[in-house]
Amino acid sequence: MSEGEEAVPAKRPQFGTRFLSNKKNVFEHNAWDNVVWDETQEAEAKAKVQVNSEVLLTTEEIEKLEQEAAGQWDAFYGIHQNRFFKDRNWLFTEFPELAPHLAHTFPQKQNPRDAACPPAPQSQNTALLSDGEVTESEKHRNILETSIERISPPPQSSESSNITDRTSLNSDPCESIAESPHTSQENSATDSFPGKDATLRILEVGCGVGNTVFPILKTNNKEGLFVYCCDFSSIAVDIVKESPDYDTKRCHAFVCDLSSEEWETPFPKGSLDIIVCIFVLSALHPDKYPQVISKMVEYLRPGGLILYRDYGRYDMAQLRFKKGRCLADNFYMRGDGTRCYFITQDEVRELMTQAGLEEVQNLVDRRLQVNRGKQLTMYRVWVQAKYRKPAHP
Ligand SMILES: C[S@@+](CC[C@H](N)C(=O)[O-])C[C@H]1O[C@@H](n2cnc3c(N)ncnc32)[C@H](O)[C@@H]1O
Repeated sequence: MSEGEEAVPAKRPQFGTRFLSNKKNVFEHNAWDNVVWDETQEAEAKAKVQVNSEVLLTTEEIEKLEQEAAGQWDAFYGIHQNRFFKDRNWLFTEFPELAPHLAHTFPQKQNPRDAACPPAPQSQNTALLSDGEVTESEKHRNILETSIERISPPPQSSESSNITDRTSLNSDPCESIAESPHTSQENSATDSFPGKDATLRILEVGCGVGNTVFPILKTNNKEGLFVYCCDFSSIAVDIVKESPDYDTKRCHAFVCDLSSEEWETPFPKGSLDIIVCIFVLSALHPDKYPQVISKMVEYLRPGGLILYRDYGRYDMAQLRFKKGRCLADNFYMRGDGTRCYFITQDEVRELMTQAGLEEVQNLVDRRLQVNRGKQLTMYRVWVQAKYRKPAHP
């Protein structure tokens, strides 16, 4: 690609539009969007969770897991290197804010109320499994928990969507991000820092080996972009830095434990436009969430955004845990010693708004994945959200 040319991504097919209206057709496609759960399915999920939460790990075991959390992830990346997670190429469909100038090239469902700037997506947020991004991890983790079970699909309601999108009329994410008013606290930082001259500063927290960071750098090739990323696994951060795609003129990776009271960062407080938090909070003890979110808020500039996606309550992965793996309500230990919390929309809303953020989007994404060869069905649940730091405190 010659200089000045934009990295216009190949158009992804539109997702979120494949609805199962007749359950007899379930094996006709690999996945169905916005699947509606009926009361029986919900009750069965609750019952499974009740059973797998009956036996809790001991306080000592729970404490040990907390102490060894970074070590477990180091061990994980020591084994898998960068071969485990796939690049999250769906990012721009879900979060066009990451490359605002290209937003028009990604399939977005047009919200009739929104005009010029592409709206936050409502129900196309289901490209994930088509990328196989979580599938790989779960092949490893969940197969350890149990073998795949057959679940008969529930009767489908005629409603096409169970997703709640609270994108508000006057809270267009593109608007706030396009004009990046880097001000106040940031200007008071006298020292130079990597990315100081950038016009769009993005931090990914819990970046792993860069499956989110590198797609951002590849897709958004605007000059003003600078991407920071951190993880508490130093092995993961080293892998990011050793990648041929790691360019210190555009990117800076560093080690940071999100649950620590102070973060050591290469940028000042109040300087970030966007913080990406994807499948990360779930790895921490839920008691830590308020502290982590308030830290993120400190580093965002006024008007800056948190982009969030994580495992939702009663996701297949939660239902598959066996007894004896539970640390606390909806919080489990995987076979490799890493942990996973399954959150609800309301919990996300409560946490983010308590931290003083404004809701831009908060939706639950239910998807039915199908293994046609083995005639298996798998119900996935994710929560996706966008929250903004008020422009005027
Ligand atoms: C499921 S991976 C997701 C990686 C990445 N966000 C992505 O989308 O590919 C979760 C990551 O969170 C990191 N992590 C977990 N707890 C953390 C903490 N307290 N501080 C920093 N990173 C943490 C892990 O090391 C791991 O890399």
